[in-house]
Amino acid sequence: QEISLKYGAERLGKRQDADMKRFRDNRLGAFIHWGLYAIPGGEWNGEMYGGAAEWLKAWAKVPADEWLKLMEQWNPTRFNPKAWAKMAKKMGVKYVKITTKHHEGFCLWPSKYTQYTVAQTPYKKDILGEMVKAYNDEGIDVHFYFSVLDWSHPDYRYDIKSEEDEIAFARFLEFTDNQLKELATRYPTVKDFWFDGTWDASIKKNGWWTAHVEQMLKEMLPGVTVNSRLRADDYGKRHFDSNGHLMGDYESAYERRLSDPVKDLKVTRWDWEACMTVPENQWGYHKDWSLSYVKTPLEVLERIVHAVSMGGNMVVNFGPQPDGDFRSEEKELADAVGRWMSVNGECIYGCDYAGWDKQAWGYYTRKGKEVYMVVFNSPYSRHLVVKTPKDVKITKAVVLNGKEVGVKETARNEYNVDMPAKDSGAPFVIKLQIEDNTNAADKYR
Ligand SMILES: C[C@@H]1N[C@@H](c2cn(-c3ccccc3)nn2)[C@H](O)[C@@H]1O
Repeated sequence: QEISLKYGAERLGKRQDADMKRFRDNRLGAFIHWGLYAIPGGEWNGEMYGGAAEWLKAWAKVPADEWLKLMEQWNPTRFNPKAWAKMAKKMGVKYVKITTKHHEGFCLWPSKYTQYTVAQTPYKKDILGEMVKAYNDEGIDVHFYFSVLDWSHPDYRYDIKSEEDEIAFARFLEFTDNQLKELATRYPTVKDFWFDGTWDASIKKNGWWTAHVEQMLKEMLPGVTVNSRLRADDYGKRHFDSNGHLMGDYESAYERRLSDPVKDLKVTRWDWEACMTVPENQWGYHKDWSLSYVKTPLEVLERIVHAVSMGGNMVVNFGPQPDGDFRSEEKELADAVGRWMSVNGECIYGCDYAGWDKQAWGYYTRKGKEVYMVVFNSPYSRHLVVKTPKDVKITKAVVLNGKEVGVKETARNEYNVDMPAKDSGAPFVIKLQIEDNTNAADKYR
């Protein structure tokens, strides 16, 4: 029995309009975490902090006014938005999520509602506007990351414990509304708002406001998507409302983690987007990547495929240097992923969960009547075991960018698919043509 909610999910089930289909079919995105935190890069007063670089203000306990003095040094002389967009294009990402404002409160656009923006730095220009144009000119969609939590604003409250808190936080919510309207007005090609910094009690006690923000943005920008992390319902329940229904347009809880493709398939029932860092936990630029494990391009690739195989998107993070260039590891990563995508991208873009039992050799993705086998672990047997659902037969198997391979039925709904003759030394993709008679059976039952 469902309870009545004023600020719960606005819709049941997946959105099927063209804008959401585009969001879903894009599948692969990049995050850009760029802000004042890039300047110290994890080091403060000669001490190196291993925690996330964009949280250095917190780790080093730096007062807001001292932290914001970093604005005097913000002058990315090597920032070249066209080069950034070309790098994203070559990587094969279809969208880029940009931190318009992170928890520190520094805005990459010349906001009228605060003094802590690029306009008040030596750089002066509208960095966000330059990025939006450059990415859009390359046919790449732009999504906005926006942190509700704002360490620079005197009216922010972690909780509401007094009348004074109420009044201050009401001012803060109005300030936030104004900034969001400003972003939607100045950059109308934005396709998505990805909210962060919404875990505090103050927001959970104002679920109405989160519903209002979703509604406001959708009225201003018809078709825009909004992540579940923005949302809290009448009772402060986040992401999924008190009736268990997903709020926003896609679940955004998979930050640096993914659900198990054998044991936890629930996410295949709704839209979701994961995001990941290349080091263990660095979103903003950190000077010293030796402090934690750094994923190889293959490990990044596997996470991208893992997400798509379960019906989700993956956003790979980049933390640009304070000078506006990227570190070599990130340039090499973009290049490696791009090379693989240029050959195998059809198993990612527009693909979804196949609904077949996962096998040890890798992951399935599906697009209509085509099922892709994305092989990360080639077996010594040189046979790739495939178990198909009842009434589904495999009629053909072709290696992407390669030749047809043999398929042998070994039992009911079980096949051995041959390995490609030549070993490319990298994960490869086999495209299966299938005969799916599932609904036919239903017809005669
Ligand atoms: C997308 C990522 N989300 C931000 C974040 C939030 N948190 C966090 C960690 C513990 C409790 C509450 C929030 N850790 N990182 C990171 O700074 C980055 O922006």
